[in-house]
Formats: sequence, structure tokens, C-alpha cells
Amino acid sequence: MDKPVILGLSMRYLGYHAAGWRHPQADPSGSISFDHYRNVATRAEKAGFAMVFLADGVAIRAQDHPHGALAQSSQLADLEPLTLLSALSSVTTDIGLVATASTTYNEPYHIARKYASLGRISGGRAGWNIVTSWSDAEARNFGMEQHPDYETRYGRAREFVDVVTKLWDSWDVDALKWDKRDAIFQDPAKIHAINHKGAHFSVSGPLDIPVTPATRPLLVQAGASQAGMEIAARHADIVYAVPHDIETAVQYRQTLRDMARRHGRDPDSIKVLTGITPYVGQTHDDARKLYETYNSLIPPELGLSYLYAQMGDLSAFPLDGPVPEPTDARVRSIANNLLKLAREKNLTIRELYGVIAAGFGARVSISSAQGLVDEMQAWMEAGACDGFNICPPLLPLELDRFIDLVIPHMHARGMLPAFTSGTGLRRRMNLPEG
Ligand SMILES: Cc1cc2nc3c(=O)[nH]c(=O)nc-3n(C[C@H](O)[C@H](O)[C@H](O)COP(=O)(O)O)c2cc1C
Repeated sequence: MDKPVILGLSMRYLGYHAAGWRHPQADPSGSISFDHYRNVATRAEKAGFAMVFLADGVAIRAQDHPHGALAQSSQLADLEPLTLLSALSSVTTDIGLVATASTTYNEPYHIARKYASLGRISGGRAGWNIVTSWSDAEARNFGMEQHPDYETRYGRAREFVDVVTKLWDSWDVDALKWDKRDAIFQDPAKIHAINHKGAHFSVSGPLDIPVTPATRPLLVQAGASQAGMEIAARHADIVYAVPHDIETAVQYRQTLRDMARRHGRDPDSIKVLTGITPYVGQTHDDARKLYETYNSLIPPELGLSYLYAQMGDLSAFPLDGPVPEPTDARVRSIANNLLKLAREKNLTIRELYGVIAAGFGARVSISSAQGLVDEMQAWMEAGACDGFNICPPLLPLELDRFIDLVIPHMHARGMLPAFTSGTGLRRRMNLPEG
């Protein structure tokens, strides 16, 4: 293949299967253990992943719907992503460190500062995944009763990203002088106030951290609605998306590239990574057995709660009936993807929660290692994506299986470039130099 595959590893909690923590080889303490993440990140780096990625929410979002689900969920215990990535930066050397942070529940100065610091600490390996969040649980941790509506939070998000990038640009590259003889630490004329005044923010600046092209954090965007895509088209280096079929993915990426062009950007300066939760084996049968082993661990209450988190309360509908149109979608784009999947495959509510609990929103792939690589190649060649954000069912067990079974086939087909240590993140992401 002439185009390299960009591989990301999404590594929140213990992995992406709802009941993975019950697997005999799972260590349930992993999601709050630095050793667990160090182990995962260093393995991913060695295997050629370009980035590790942490999704995030600033609340416990898991619900006790139906009763019993909360006790069964492994998605309450977590670590704060930037703190974790800062620690990981000192035990890794090359892998990108991407953390999610919400524009709804932060201030731009904080975000600009924290990511600029991670960019410096890690030698230019930081990335900010821009999200607007989706839960009322988060609102209630920040003095609000309800999560702001779509227009409000995207209005804030647009302005938020503008302020952050202005703060990152507030130091000229040659502002620091460190001239001991003439006692000039920096040239204040090269450090600029931003004096931003907008509908949501009033920020004077400048930032208190110089950002250079080499340490500037990458901008990542996740959120597939029109407003989310607009932010991506204007600013993002990487877009994380979860289309469930190749046609949707091709269309989505094409639309995004057209939008980027309209903003005067080279469309190749945005890379789209699509999420996959892989259940792989030597053969397709092995993979299917693996999937069934994990799904046999899902208690029904937990399965139903996963559906609730994505599509609102469906408990009034018959479990073995069709999936209704969501009227209370928490995450519009994910809910629409799920509905499409249910309609195409004629899934009941019960069957649909099985699919979600196996992958929590990302596309689930059950295939032999060869089959998965065929699938990845087909997606790349069709222009459906520039790479994949791998969301293993259980960490580190299923990452190891992916590395052992899938990566060798990718190398054999020339899909993964062999970068030498010290190659910068932009190059690993196949992005133009900043
Ligand atoms: C692939 C994907 C990943 C996301 N990851 C997160 C996340 O980690 N944390 C979060 O608060 N929201 C996350 N979101 C939610 C988005 O930021 C956004 O709030 C949500 O998608 C609603 O906007 P939309 O209609 O543009 O998708 C994600 C959305 C998508 C599509």
C-alpha cells in the first residue's frame, strides 16, 4: 500500500467491552493504576502506534438504569487524562499523547496552558481532543442543572478553540533571548496580548508558556454533526469518527475534506481515524468465539444501561422489538449511527445493546487477522479514512492479541511505516510540518 496507516490506541478504562473486567485474565484495578497504563502505552509505542488516546468525561456518567447496572459497571473508576499523559510522557519517547477535554466545562486559558505544558514536557507529543461533552451529570458538577443545548455549546466551542489557538500563537518563536550578558531573558515586544472579547470569553493573554511549532499540540476533534465538522474543518489535524460502514465513512471524509478546502486548507492536512473494536483470532471462528466469550459476561442490567447512555431511555419499548427513533439522544451522531445499524441489520433493542456493550460506539469487527487487515486495507483504499483508532475490548490482553496477530500482516503489506526513534509526531501522523 502506498499510503501509510495511522494507528491510534484508545485506552480508557480497561478497554471497550462493558464486561471485560469480568474476564478471567482481566485486572479490574487497571483503570486507576499507573502501571497498567505504562504497560499499555509502552507496548503500543513499541508496536508502532502513532498515538495513545484518552476519551474523557468530567463526571461519573454511568447510571443505575435499570437498577443494578451501576454496581456492574467498570466505568466509574478513572484517572484524569492530562495528569496521566504527563506521567506517561516520561516513560515513553515517541508516541503521541492525546487527551480529551471539554469546551463546555473548562476555560480556554486553562486548556491552552495545560496542553502547552504537555507539549513541552513530552517534546511535542501532545494532542487535544476537542469535545463539547454530552451528559447532565457533567453539568451538575459545574453549577448547572442541565447540559447546555446544542447551539449554545457549539457556539462556545467555536470561540473556545479560537481563543486557545490565539493563546498558543501569543509568543513569537524568537521571543526568548536568554541573553545573560545584557540581562535580557525575553523580548516583551515579541509576546502579544490577545485581548479577546467575545460572546463567551474575555481573555487578555498572552499565555505564560511559549509554544513553538515543534511543541504545539495537535488538535483532534470528535463529534460528527455539522457544527462539530465545521470546527474540525477549520482547525483539526486529526478527526476521530465512528462511522459503521465504509460508504458513510467515505462520504463523511469527503465532506470534511471539501469543508477544509473552503476554509483555505489543504485537505491532506486533516487525517481521519475511525474507531474499531477488534475481536480477532487466527480464524474467523476463533474471533467469533472470542466475541461470544466476552458477550457471555454481560449482565442484562449492564447491557441496557449502555443503550440508555447513548440513545436515552428506551425502557418503555419492548426489549425484543425494533429500535425506535431516538427522541432524547445524548450524542446525536452516535445515536444516529446506532439507529442506522439497527435498521440495516434488523436488530432488536436487546441485540443492539449486545453490539454496543461489545464496543461502546465504535465499529465492532469480528474477523480473522487476515480478514481485519483486508478490511483496513479496503477502508484505506476507498478513501474512508487515513487510519484507525483501535479500541480493544480488554487491555492489555486484546492489545497484545492485535499486536501478535494483526501487526505482522500490516507490516507484510507495507501498511505500517518503520519510523526511527525521534521522528516527530506530525510525521508519524503523516501531517505536513507545522
Ligand atoms: C467518536 C466520538 C468520540 C467522542 N468522545 C468524547 C469524549 O471522549 N468525551 C466527551 O465528552 N464527548 C465525546 N464525544 C462527544 C462529542 O464531543 C459531542 O459532544 C457529541 O458528539 C455531540 O455533538 P455531535 O452531535 O457533534 O456529535 C465524542 C463523539 C464522537 C463522535
